[in-house]
Amino acid sequence: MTTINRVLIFDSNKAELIVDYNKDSVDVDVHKIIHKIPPNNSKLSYLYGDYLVNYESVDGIIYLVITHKDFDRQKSFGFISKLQHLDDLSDDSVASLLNTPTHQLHSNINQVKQVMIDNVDQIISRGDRIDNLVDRTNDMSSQAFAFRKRSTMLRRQMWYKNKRIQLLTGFVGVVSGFFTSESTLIKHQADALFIHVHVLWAFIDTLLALLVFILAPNCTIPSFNLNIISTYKLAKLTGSCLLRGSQLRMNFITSPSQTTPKRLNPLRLHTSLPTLSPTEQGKRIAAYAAVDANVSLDSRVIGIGSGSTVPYVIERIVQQGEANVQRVFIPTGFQSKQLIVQNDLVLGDVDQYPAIDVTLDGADEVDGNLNALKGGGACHLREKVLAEAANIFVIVADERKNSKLLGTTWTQGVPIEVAPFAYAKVLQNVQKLGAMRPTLRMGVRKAGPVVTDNANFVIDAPFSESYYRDPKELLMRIKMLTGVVEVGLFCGMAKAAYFGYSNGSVLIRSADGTVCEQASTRETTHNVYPRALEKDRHESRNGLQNVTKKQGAGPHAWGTYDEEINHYELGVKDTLVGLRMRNPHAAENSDTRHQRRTSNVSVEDRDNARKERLSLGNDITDLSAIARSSAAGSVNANANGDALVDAHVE
Ligand SMILES: O=C(CO)[C@H](O)[C@H](O)COP(=O)(O)O
Repeated sequence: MTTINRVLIFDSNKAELIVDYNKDSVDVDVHKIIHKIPPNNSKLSYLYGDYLVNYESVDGIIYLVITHKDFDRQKSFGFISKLQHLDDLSDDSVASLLNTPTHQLHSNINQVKQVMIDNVDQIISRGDRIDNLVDRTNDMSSQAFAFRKRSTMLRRQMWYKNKRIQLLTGFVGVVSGFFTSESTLIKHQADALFIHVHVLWAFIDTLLALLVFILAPNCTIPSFNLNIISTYKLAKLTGSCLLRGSQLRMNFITSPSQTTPKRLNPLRLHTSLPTLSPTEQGKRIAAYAAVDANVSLDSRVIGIGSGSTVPYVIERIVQQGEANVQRVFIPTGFQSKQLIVQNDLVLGDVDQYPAIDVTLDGADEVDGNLNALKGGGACHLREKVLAEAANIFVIVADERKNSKLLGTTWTQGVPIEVAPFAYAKVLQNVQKLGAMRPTLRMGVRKAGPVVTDNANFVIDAPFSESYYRDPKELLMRIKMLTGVVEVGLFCGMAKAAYFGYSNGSVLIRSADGTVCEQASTRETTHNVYPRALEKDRHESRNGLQNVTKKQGAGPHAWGTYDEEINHYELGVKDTLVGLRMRNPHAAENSDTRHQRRTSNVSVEDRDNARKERLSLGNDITDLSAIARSSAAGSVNANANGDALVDAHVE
């Protein structure tokens, strides 16, 4: 508020208002104020509402200046003194005095002065902050500089790293190209194409990286990098192909001319896998023998059981290569489903395929009549459905499961799957039936009972020896209990049980009562690398005789040619056992009951058979040809008199 609002001049001698300038702008009862002013000379300011009434009384003339209450009083009185010098006391002269440029100038200067004072105050109060701002700006610019420097270094480091990865990828690509150049090692043609395209790509990329590395290490170029997914896929494919390649070399009779489906080498069983414990080896060889004998290339719908032996079953099946493309696999539970999916096999379910060609499953114990206790893994409901649905049901286990009487080694009892709400009643009833302290199976690292894949509970009901003498009767009695869903007693279901022994042999019990022992096949170079053997026999690289026995440690035992033939024959003998298992009548010219088989084949027949067999070479795809050629050789082949094959009926 910087203006004078109203100006009055009153002559108290005459009681006359001489000037009342700008009378309407301020509503103040001036007469009331004038009457209060004493008659003597005086000078005072009154506060009247929002207004300040400044007056000076000089010799009966009262000068009043009304301003806003915030207006500077000094200015008002300065203006009053100017009024006193006016010659003409009138509204116009007061107005012109108010509007003189000097007065305006003063007023403007005062305004500017005030603004400057305000600004200076503000600047002083912000002084600190401005200093801070300047400091911070300096900091930021130095940080930005350091950041730019660091990011440049990082970019360079990343670039070098990238180039190193490219070099490595290129190297892997070239190596993979070398190993996978034979399409027999690759599962699908699409994979082969993928690998070859990427090998080429990686190679070009490597060259480019090298060039840039040498010529312009500080510049980055538009990259032909394999992206991360491609690199990963390439590495995975390469890895699996390398792995498959080595497995194939180990397990297949490979031949450039051989077309799919591949035939597993029946002469070769893995008996010396150093990483496996004896029990695991037993499981593996049992699984391999069972697959070899029961999963033919025609088997299209295959049931996969549960337990620790089953992964080896899958392993062997996977080795059958492209035969699996045509197949569908039915799981008995979560574990087997995982195995099927993880091995890229086609998954089905028993409701789609109620007729299964062959089901292979583990067991907790198997008696002399092929009755089995199952359900240690709580999968026995599905296992039984798949066993029943299968044309051939085969049990695969290690030697510990081979028993005369159930309940001997598996003492935790008969696994019984029950409806959850009925478990207490079944526990009572199964006890009444004769079970000794039946228990509800509890989860490990889970509070509460085991819940099966079918959302049921499991009761383990141990019985005394007498009950296991008639497992079928026991099965029927338990099954009759209300609330029981399935019983882990598999009676009269298996066609054969394969027990793998830690010494590398496989004992095969069949439903027809025959018991065969498939002896450990000796691991010879001839079995594993048949073509390498032929090559080495004829081409001595160091001039020494290749038939010299290898001394000291090492995976194979090079033998003399005769020894190799002997080993070969022993392998063929194993094949025969397998064949006989498939067709018990095929080699039944000898009714052997606890007897060593004897030969009625002449020496000449045997030599002819041997020649024929050797002429088959190693690309053995026709088992019947082997069988025909081996009939003679297989009997009496063991010149040392070792009991390698015994067939007897118990
Ligand atoms: O019946 C089973 C699961 O219900 C299994 O086949 C049985 O428990 C054998 O398992 P493993 O081979 O691990 O001993």
